[in-house]
Formats: sequence, C-alpha cells, structure tokens
Amino acid sequence: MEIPEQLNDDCNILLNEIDCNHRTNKNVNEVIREQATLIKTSNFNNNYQGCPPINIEFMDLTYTVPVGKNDSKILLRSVSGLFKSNQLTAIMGSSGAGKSTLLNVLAGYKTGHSNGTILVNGQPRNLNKFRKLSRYIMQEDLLQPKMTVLENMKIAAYLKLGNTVPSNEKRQKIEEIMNMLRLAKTKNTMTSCLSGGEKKRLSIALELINDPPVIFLDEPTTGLDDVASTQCISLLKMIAMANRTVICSIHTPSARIFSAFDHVYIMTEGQCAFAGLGDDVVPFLSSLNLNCPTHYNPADFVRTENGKKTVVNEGEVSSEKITANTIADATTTDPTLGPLLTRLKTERSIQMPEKKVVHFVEVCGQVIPPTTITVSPKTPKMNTVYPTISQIPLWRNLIEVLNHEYGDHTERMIIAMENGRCYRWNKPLTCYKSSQNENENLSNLKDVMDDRKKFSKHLYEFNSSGWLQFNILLYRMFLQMWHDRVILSTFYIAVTYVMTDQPLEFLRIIKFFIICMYVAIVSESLGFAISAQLNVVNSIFVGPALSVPFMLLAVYGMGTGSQHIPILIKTAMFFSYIRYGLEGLVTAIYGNGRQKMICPADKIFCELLYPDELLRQVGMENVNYWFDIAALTVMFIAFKLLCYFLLRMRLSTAPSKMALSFIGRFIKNHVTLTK
Ligand SMILES: Nc1ncnc2c1ncn2[C@@H]1O[C@H](COP(=O)(O)OP(=O)(O)OP(=O)(O)O)[C@@H](O)[C@H]1O
Repeated sequence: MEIPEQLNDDCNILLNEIDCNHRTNKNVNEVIREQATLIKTSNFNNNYQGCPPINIEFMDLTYTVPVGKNDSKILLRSVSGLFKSNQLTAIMGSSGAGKSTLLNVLAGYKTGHSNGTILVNGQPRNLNKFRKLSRYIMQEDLLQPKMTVLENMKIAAYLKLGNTVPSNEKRQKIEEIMNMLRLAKTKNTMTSCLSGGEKKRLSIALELINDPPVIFLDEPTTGLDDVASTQCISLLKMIAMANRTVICSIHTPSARIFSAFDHVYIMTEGQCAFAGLGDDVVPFLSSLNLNCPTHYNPADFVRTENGKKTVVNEGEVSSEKITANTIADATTTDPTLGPLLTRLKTERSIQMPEKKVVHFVEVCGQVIPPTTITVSPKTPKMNTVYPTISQIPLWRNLIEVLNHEYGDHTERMIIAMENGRCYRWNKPLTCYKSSQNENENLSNLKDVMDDRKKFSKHLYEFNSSGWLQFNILLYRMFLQMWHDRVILSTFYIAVTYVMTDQPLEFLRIIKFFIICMYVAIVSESLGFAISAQLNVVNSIFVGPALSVPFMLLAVYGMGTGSQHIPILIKTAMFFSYIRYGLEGLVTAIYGNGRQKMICPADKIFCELLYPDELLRQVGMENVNYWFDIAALTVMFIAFKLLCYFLLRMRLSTAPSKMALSFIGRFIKNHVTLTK
C-alpha cells in the first residue's frame, strides 16, 4: 500500500518525537506510538482522500446578543481569519474569550445577530448546504445511550448512506472506521457504559460515516485524561490530513497536543490576538518586542530538588540550587538522557554561571521523572532570551500576556494581527499551489472551487429518502425501547390490577395494559413537543401545569352523567388525551359485559352492583374502547408532528420561519417561569 507522502512525513515526525521522549512517560508515548503506527499502516486516509478541500474564510465577523430589554453585548468584534483544509485548527483563548461563539457562528448554529462575511472556498456560505457538508461535535457526547456501539454505527450508516451504498460496503466502512478509531473491541458495549474517550471517539466515528469535509468540535478533550486527549487530537489530526478542515475550540492543551495543531487561532475579548503556526507564537511576540519573559519558561521545566518551582529573573535563577549557565555546555550523568540533552542544545540555550544540578521536569511536553543533569559552567552570560524547549509555555505565555499579566498589550497584538486578517504567520496552504504570495494563494481558490463543483452532489445531498429515514428512526426507537424495557412499570400495572381485585380475564388484562402504556407514550410525546420549544426549567413547569386542564377535562361530569356537560366543555374534552385514557381504562375494566359485582352481605342495597350502571353514572355508557385507542393514536401522531415542526422551525433559516423561530427562542431565552 502506498502511503501519501505528507502522511508519511507527519508520521515520521511523530515517531521521531516519540523517540526523543519515550523514556520520559512510557504510557503516553506508547499510546502515541501506537497511534502513529496506526496512521501509517491504515488505509483509512487513502480511502478518504475523495472529499474536496473546503477552506473557510471569514471577514469582519461580528456577533451580538441582546442583554436585558434595550441593551446588547458584542461577543465577536469584527474578527477575520482563514481556516484551511488539511489542517487541524485550534481556537484558543482564556475563558469567555469567544471561542465557542466563533465556532458556533462558523458552523451556522448561531446566525441571528451576526454580521460579516463567511466564505466557503471563496464563495459566500450557503448555510443550508454548508450544514449538510459540515459536522458539529458538541462538548457533551449526544449519543443514544441504550444502543451498542455497533448498533449506533449501523443506524448512522443507514441514515447517512441510504440504500445507494450496498450493505456489504456499509459493513466494510463501519469496520474500517471502528478499527481506525479503536472501537472494535467495544462494538457490543452499550454506549452508556463507554469511557469518556471511547464516547468521544464514537461521536467522531458516527460523523465520519459519510465523510464530511468540515468538522467542528467544541472542546473535544474536556473530561478526558492526558492519554485520551492525546489520542483524540492525534485522531483529529489524522482526519484533517485526509483533505478535511477540522476546527476545534480547546482549553489549556498540553505541549504535545499544542504541537499537533497546524493552525492556532487565539482569541481575546471576542477579537483575534494571533492566528498562525503555534511555533510562531514566540517570534510573533518578539516582533512586538514582547520577548518571552525570561522568568517564565525555565521555571516551567526546571525545578529544584524538592520539587519547588524555580523562579528565574533576567537570567538569574532565584533558587538555592540553580543559577544561570549555558545549556550548550551541559552534560548529563544519566546516559539515557544523552539524546534529550542534544536536542535541548539545538533547540535552546540557557546560560548558567556555575555548575549546578537541576531537574528537567517538562521536556517536549512530557513529564520527566526526576533525573539529574549536571551543568558545568563555561561562558556565563546574563542577557539570555529564552526560546523554549517545551511548547507548553508558548501559548501559556501568550494567554498570560492577553490576561494583562505583563501590562496591556492586547490592542497592539490585535492591530498586528489585523484582528485575524493578517495571514503572515499561517502555514502555506497545502491544498493550493505553493506560492510565496498570499494573494496568489487565494486566487488558487478557483481551482478548489472547480473541485467543489465536481463533488457537490456527493456532499450536498443525503442518500436516504425521508421515508427511509423515518423507518430507520422508528426501528431505532423500538430497538431502544427493547433495550430499555421498563419492567417496573409493567410490574406496577400488574400489581395495581390484582390488588384492586379485577377479574383475571385475559382480554381484559391485555386491554388494561395497552391503555396504560398508550397513555404513557402519548404523555411522553407531549413532553417532547414541550421541550422542543422551551428550556429545561420551563419545560419542567409547563409539562405538569398543562396536564392539569387535561385531567380536569378528563373527569368532568363524572357522577352526573354526560347529558349535563355544557357543549363547550364537551368540545374541549375531545382534546384531552387523559380523557381517552380514562375512558379506555374504565371500559377495559367495567365494559365488555362484565359480571355483576359483589355486594357485601351486610348491605341492603348496592347502587353500583351492575357495571353498566357504573358506566352510565360516570357518563361512559356509550364509550368504545377502540375509538379511544384510535383517538390516542391521533394525539400521539399530532404531538410527534408538533415536536417535529417545532424542531424544524428552530433549525430553519427561511425568513418566514425565522420569525416564529425568533419568538420561540425569545421565550426560551428570556422567559423563565421560576423567576
Ligand atoms: N447569550 C448570551 N448572552 C450574554 N452573554 C453571552 C451569551 N453567550 C455568551 N455570552 C458571553 O460571551 C462571552 C464568550 O462566550 P463563549 O462561550 O464564546 O466563551 P468561550 O471562550 O468559549 O469560554 P469558555 O472557554 O469558558 O467556554 C462570555 O463572556 C459569555 O458570558
């Protein structure tokens, strides 16, 4: 099998890096080595080179949200940028900087109050089409909990690929992706039982089924440990290498993760403070006369013997143990650290005036167990600038600068970056013809557009018809119901039936069960419809509140007979699904020619001895059980349709529906019934 050159190179770099570190943290490195080997040997990328590259450019993007009655808050302030295919882009910044907002606006999840231009391969973004060719993986894994990994994959394959792809090809694709994402061993595990990393991999696997060219991920490493985070990012990098545009927002990545990004987009207060290669953060800061504070980097990886953090001031280490010297003169007492030291020497220089023993704690992003490196003095220098060996401090430095820890330089950085318009620090476009000139690069977008047109059908159209999707979803619903059998409710119904001394007649019992279950299902679908429009707090309030009139209508007129019920109330009763449930329940128990009931011997007269009399008194003498079932079916469908339209409306970008959607969103965001 021929491995694409770029892929091969990247994997070799990865493997070399591992060689540099492999003694430092075995577990992490073993996993990464495994991952890199997997990338090299897998035919995944060869098979998935088919998708055309998509480059997303945005200019002067502004996003505001209403605050209170008359005020508004600007979350994105005229930011610009270019996120390219074949690259793994990280949107970084301190909390509240606007990372998720930018991601949501670019993905098309937030459209309402945004201004500016978003271009997809040089053309204005068509939101409907863009949504079809991009995928958004949320921070929380929205997986079907009561299905196994394989079932999830199968359903996704049938939904996304339809009948146009033969079953054996679908199976093959599922297998390939599962092997690639190391999910094969867990294929029969229920999703709810998966680990955090496995859930994240499954979320990605589900989106890879129909090979989307653009993938957005909101904080994909949140909740994952170091190893799982590294695996996740290596995987995303690998996906990006197959002609995809992978954009994720991320918090505090480790050095290894940071070094995996091809492009970092650093935000502060809704603006762009840096966009380009992670390695260029220090040169960028230097270009603004913001040399990496000398007291920072060494402190991040040099620690004193007792593990206390060392503080370096202007080339001097204020620790009892460490003072400045030249790392180029360093020797190590541990032969296993020889290659590491060689690398240290080539990548940076630290000057120390006298022989000292130090511990390198973090090198290449890995924590090194305390090992001694003896540093002997030769040429003490005090005017040291510390470019860094570990990339961790690179961006932390930047974040600290952005947090005004070294004075307020934010404005200067934003101006230098032209709020994202400056592409000076960008990696050259791999999918475009190589060019020195950025404008020339952009003119090559035409070629990319031609490619786009070629593949547009594949990208913009779903291969499964609406009817097929309906059937698959119905199957999924039944599958989940089967996996999640509610034994307890069945038990509860059975106990109630027996304890109330009802006749043990097969047909009557079945009817009783059916009507109970049916009412539960209709209630659930009403709940879905409510939650499709309202937030959780309001839904919890509105749901029970709405069932009160349904209940009152259900019991109205009981004991007085149906002839005394006003016509208006009678009409309203047609809309109470609980009424149908109650009628069905009473008829199931007392209808169908039930024998007369037992009258205690000490009673002279039992008014409700005959079930027909009871039915007459509660106004249900003319009720037909199957009519109630039919009415409940209609209500079930009506609530499901209502839920469907409400959800559709929320996703719609059509102006007419946008107005309704806006009202819905307004209620959802601004009306909280518990206030
Ligand atoms: N609907 C809203 N109304 C008012 N302010 C909002 C709204 N949505 C977001 N914000 C504010 O906008 C800012 C940016 O939010 P965003 O979620 O994009 O930040 P972030 O960089 O992703 O932060 P974090 O890393 O903590 O998730 C925050 O200060 C947030 O409070």
